[in-house]
Amino acid sequence: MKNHQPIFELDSFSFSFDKHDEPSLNNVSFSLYAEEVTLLLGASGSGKSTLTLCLNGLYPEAIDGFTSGDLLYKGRSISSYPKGVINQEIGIVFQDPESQFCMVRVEDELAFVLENLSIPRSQMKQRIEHVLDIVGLSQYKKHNIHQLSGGQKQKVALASILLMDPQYLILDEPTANLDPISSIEFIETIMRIQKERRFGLLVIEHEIDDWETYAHRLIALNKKGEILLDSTPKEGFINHLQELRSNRIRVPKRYVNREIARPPSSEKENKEVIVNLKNIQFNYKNKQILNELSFLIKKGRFCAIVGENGAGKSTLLQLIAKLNKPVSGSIDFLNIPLSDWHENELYKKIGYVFQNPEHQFINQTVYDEVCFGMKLSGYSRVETERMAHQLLTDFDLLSDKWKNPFSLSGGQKRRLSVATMLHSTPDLLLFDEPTFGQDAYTISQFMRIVMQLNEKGTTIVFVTHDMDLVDSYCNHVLVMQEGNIVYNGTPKELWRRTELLERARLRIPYRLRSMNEEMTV
Ligand SMILES: Nc1ncnc2c1ncn2[C@@H]1O[C@H](COP(=O)(O)OP(=O)(O)OP(=O)(O)O)[C@@H](O)[C@H]1O
Ligand SMILES: Nc1ncnc2c1ncn2[C@@H]1O[C@H](COP(=O)(O)OP(=O)(O)OP(=O)(O)O)[C@@H](O)[C@H]1O
Repeated sequence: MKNHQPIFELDSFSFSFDKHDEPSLNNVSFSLYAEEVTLLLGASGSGKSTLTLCLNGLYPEAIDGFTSGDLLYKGRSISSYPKGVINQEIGIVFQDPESQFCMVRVEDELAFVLENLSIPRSQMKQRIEHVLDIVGLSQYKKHNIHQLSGGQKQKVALASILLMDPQYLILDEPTANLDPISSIEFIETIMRIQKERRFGLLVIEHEIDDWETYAHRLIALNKKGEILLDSTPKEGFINHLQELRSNRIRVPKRYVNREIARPPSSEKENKEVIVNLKNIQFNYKNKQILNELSFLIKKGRFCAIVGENGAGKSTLLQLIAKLNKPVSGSIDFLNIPLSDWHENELYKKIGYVFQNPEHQFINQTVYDEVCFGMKLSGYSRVETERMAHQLLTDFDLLSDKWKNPFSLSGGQKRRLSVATMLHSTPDLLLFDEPTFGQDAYTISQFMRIVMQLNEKGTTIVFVTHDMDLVDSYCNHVLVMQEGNIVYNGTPKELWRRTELLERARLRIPYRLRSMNEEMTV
């Protein structure tokens, strides 16, 4: 592969957002080739997304950034190309898919991609139907994109790049919001197409287990945005494992076998009920989203809500947090109907973290965002400062404390949105996918803090696609499918229900997969 001319050549390339800032990319030199599949790894905030935005020529112009060194595309400085050429030749799926949509409806968005490629109208319908079929969104063709679930939006973004015929494709955390089976299917589809069309592929992911076997190469960045490693995956994961891990990079679980699994915390059975839902129905316009749901969650539980994309998990969480009202049925919180709770009282007892962290930010700095809830809760200035310092340290955000929350990296935004909810010990904490896009260190910090709160009595309910987290931490799991609860019990029992797992597009955790593999060897 390396006999060919490189597609990209970076020579001592550096990038800073501000002249006075430390560079986000620091003296980086490497080349990327056609047909090659490269994994780009690095802790949250190490500069991975910044690099992708430089590779597609958006930075430095779009944000008045500063560069030094060279970045060449097919032997010429990338800045010398007209934007249209770059956009057609280099396909990119951004970390936040919402930021790349131009149209309102799914089929219009895909038609827009084809129009830019000058594809005749007569071919559009068939091509659009084909890609929607690949990503499993055929029945959402006429839907408003902004009313889709998080995972469905990501699938639209993926469908739009499958329509293109890029010479080089960059995927920034493409599977972060996908349910476990959609994630595997997506990886297999992309790799099949890459083999057919032979484009170069750069993949940024924190969870790389399912990509590893396809990759020819890995490039890792350290926290200073410098190259830490450039090698084959095998060489990197075998000979540089500790270096990667000490730089907070998640490595495939098979290299850290046995260290990851921790049995769920022993169940302190509490008879008191914190949340009780009876016959809940919820519709968007005329479409039924939740169908006659009934279940209860006991105090002190560590409970996960899991299930396929679009099953209704976020919608359910929003109803429990009183951010939406059911059409019929009742929800009691601490034995009082939710409708009788005054919002001020309720939000002292319930913390809620949105799926999209940006929906939560209301302050100008990271520091003010973290302090906001503490001030409302009446903490003294000294106490607020002490707690804010501790949370920013725990979540690796101390050096970013004076930044605007919107200028953080994807993982940093997610951590900030979670940190703002952790200053007190509320009765109930609701998190919508709290760990996606996080590196190894920040996941373990987050789980440590949440475990401590749980031990002090806080009930935890979180939506996740990460079955390893469910396996390691939860003592209660609800599985959703098409607006119904199809399982309500312990994770241990769930892992035995093979047929149900398949139907709900879930996967058993790595711990059990590796045991099964060992048994079949
Ligand atoms: N504002 C809205 N208007 C209309 N339909 C909506 C709206 N928000 C969500 N939906 C639909 O409701 C269904 C459930 O969405 P929800 O976000 O609860 O799913 P989810 O299980 O959290 O999915 P994911 O895992 O992809 O985040 C989906 O089919 C979605 O398209
Ligand atoms: N628009 C911006 N203005 C100022 N600083 C920024 C901006 N965007 C990103 N940064 C900073 O640049 C650094 C690198 O961010 P980047 O988004 O490239 O990280 P990343 O490796 O992709 O992280 P993650 O895994 O969390 O997505 C971070 O410290 C971030 O706070």
